Amino acid sequence: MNPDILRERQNATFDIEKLTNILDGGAERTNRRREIREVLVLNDPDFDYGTPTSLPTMILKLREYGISDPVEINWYKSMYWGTGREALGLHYVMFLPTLYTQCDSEQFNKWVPLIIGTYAQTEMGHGTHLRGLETTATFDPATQEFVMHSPTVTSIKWWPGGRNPLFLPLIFLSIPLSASLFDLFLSGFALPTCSGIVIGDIGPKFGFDAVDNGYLKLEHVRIPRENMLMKYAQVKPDGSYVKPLSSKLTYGTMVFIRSLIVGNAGIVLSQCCTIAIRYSAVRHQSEIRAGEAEPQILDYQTQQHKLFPLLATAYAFLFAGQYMIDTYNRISGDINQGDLSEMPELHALSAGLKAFTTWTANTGIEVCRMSCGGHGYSRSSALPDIYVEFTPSCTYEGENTVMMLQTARFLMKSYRQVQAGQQLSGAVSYLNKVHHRVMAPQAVSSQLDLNLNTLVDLYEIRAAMLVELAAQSIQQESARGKCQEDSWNNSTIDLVRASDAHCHYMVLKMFRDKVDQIEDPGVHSVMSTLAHLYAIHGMGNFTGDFLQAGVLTGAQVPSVSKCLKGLLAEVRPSAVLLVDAFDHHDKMLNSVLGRHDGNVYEAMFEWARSSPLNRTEVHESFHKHLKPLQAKL
Ligand SMILES: CCCCCCC/C=C/C(=O)SCCNC(=O)CCNC(=O)[C@H](O)C(C)(C)COP(=O)(O)OP(=O)(O)OC[C@H]1O[C@@H](n2cnc3c(N)ncnc32)[C@H](O)[C@@H]1OP(=O)(O)O
Ligand SMILES: Cc1cc2nc3c(=O)[nH]c(=O)nc-3n(C[C@H](O)[C@H](O)[C@H](O)COP(=O)(O)OP(=O)(O)OC[C@H]3O[C@@H](n4cnc5c(N)ncnc54)[C@H](O)[C@@H]3O)c2cc1C
Repeated sequence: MNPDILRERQNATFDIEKLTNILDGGAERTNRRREIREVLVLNDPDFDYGTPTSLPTMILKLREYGISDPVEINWYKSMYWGTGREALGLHYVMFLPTLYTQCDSEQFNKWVPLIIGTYAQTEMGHGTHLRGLETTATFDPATQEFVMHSPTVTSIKWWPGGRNPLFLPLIFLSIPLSASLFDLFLSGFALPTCSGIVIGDIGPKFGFDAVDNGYLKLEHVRIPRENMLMKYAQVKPDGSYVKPLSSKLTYGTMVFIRSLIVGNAGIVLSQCCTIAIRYSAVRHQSEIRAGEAEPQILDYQTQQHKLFPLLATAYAFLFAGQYMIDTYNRISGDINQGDLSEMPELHALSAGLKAFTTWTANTGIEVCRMSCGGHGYSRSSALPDIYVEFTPSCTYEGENTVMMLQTARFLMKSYRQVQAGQQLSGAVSYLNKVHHRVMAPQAVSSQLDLNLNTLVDLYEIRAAMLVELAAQSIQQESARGKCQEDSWNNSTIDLVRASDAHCHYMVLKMFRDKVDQIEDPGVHSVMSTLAHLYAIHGMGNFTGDFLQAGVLTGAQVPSVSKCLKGLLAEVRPSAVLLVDAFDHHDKMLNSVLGRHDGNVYEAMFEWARSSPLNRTEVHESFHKHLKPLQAKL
């Protein structure tokens, strides 16, 4: 083991295993995760880690091992595929959940065990604006069929992931907005057997290469009436349409995925922090004091300033992800029982946190890569691949700006309710104080009050102020004679800013609530330090907001920076231990820089030597191209 990394692991001030257990949701969950990883994947004789064997093998293995719990399937898949995306991802995270939530019982029993499918909602002309989708589904009572049709070039379904050329059961969204399971069994490669179907691949993308995203054009293709997913809405044999309790129930799968993405952003950021912080512990470069040995780059304050707030953010997002999934499960359970009362809040929270966490993680991955210098740019670091695979999450499942505006819609509605004298509950209850002017800035002492509860209060006041400013912008636009829609559009910068601040407050509050639940003194102490770092770093980035909210004075601004520096120094001794607690296996990280043993250089040389380009002393291209050319000169 590299001596630096060995030294970093001595004198731990907290029990790493207990922190890992907290991240997993308990010691039993940690043990089960490791059992799946060590026994069912890494030590499975059928499994050749270098090249995951095949999708069918993985599916058969999941059945062989009786793994059906979604979290355990995800553990198995993440070990099986490492940091890469796998082609069946869409089947598991969108196609199946849609069948689970939108099929009636007969359809569920008929389809769920049997098929693998994709999710074809987006069209060439519309991805965000679902009410603008053009694909039609026209019911023909004479034949009890829907006639599916792509009337325009912009209505061609574009992007369905996992468009396997062999068969293509897919969930289809069409007008009237309903989800109908559309079975397409295609023989050969993309040569449909049934007429009226044109499918293909949309071509090379920025990344996401394990998933073949396709296109699908339909020319009056008929599918049985029974293929409409009929849990919430039905078309009866006589053609009469039974409306759902809410038209938004069809959007349920997207809310589910957005809820998943919050925790996924934390996982990805934790992977990158593991790589960058372990590497920074073994990399020596330049000098701090002339004539002395080159220091570990982790001892540079700027390196700590790049990485430690991201480390705190990774923990914050992992806890936010736990909260989000718990909230999704609770509210979707109520929805299943016909209680839709909290559906708007679930939508607003999942939309906002999806945007907030993916934007932050997306930037954070690049900071981790650049903090590793040239070796961070090497594919051996895994950081370029992680970035390429993660960055579309800012676009898919709801483009981030649009998602932030959905949250803003809920915040404005809530603000108007408070103005009308209503008492709010839930995530926006802090807006009650705005109406009663309880939100007056706290008497801020000359020194920054570092109590975590106080910091949460300051973020609450900041969010409330920005919600009020956005509402006032809309009111001012209306007062200038603008219609409601233009008043909204002319305030969307303020609205996104208010949503961002609301999400920032929510994430810090969840982090503080999780820290409060930690009983082990050592773990509580180090997590409390990280939560403080997350809060103070945010105050440093958005100082203007806190000044504008009157909760920070100009005289206090220097103490924000001073406090930040102190917290960075406080985290330094535990940094490697804090990434060890994420418990990412080397084979899953697949990063020469992030190895648990820290033996980076030897591994990097081996990695380079294994390149096909180095299979011979002189590359064949010399003999094939250069040598003949030289002979002619
Ligand atoms: C973990 C890894 C996952 C990897 C997956 C990778 C593969 C990617 C797959 C995809 O990308 S699949 C396609 C994803 N596409 C989208 O997410 C589309 C985004 N667009 C929308 O969701 C909607 O168009 C919209 C932006 C929400 C707007 O919808 P609509 O125009 O119908 O509503 P509005 O007029 O804006 O609002 C009316 C009303 O409805 C409420 N509402 C909107 N959506 C929901 C919802 N999902 N649940 C509950 N309520 C919703 C909205 O708040 C308004 O309410 P009021 O304000 O009127 O009370
Ligand atoms: C890797 C990847 C995989 C995908 N997989 C699938 C899949 O399997 N199935 C599927 O159905 N789809 C899939 N998609 C499509 C994805 O869901 C859409 O790309 C996404 O919903 C964004 O919609 P759009 O492309 O129409 O962007 P647009 O909405 O056209 O966005 C373009 C710009 O317009 C802005 N904009 C749009 N509306 C508003 C508004 N109301 N207010 C302010 N600004 C606005 C956006 O902020 C953005 O800056 C995938 C996409 C990617 C990148």
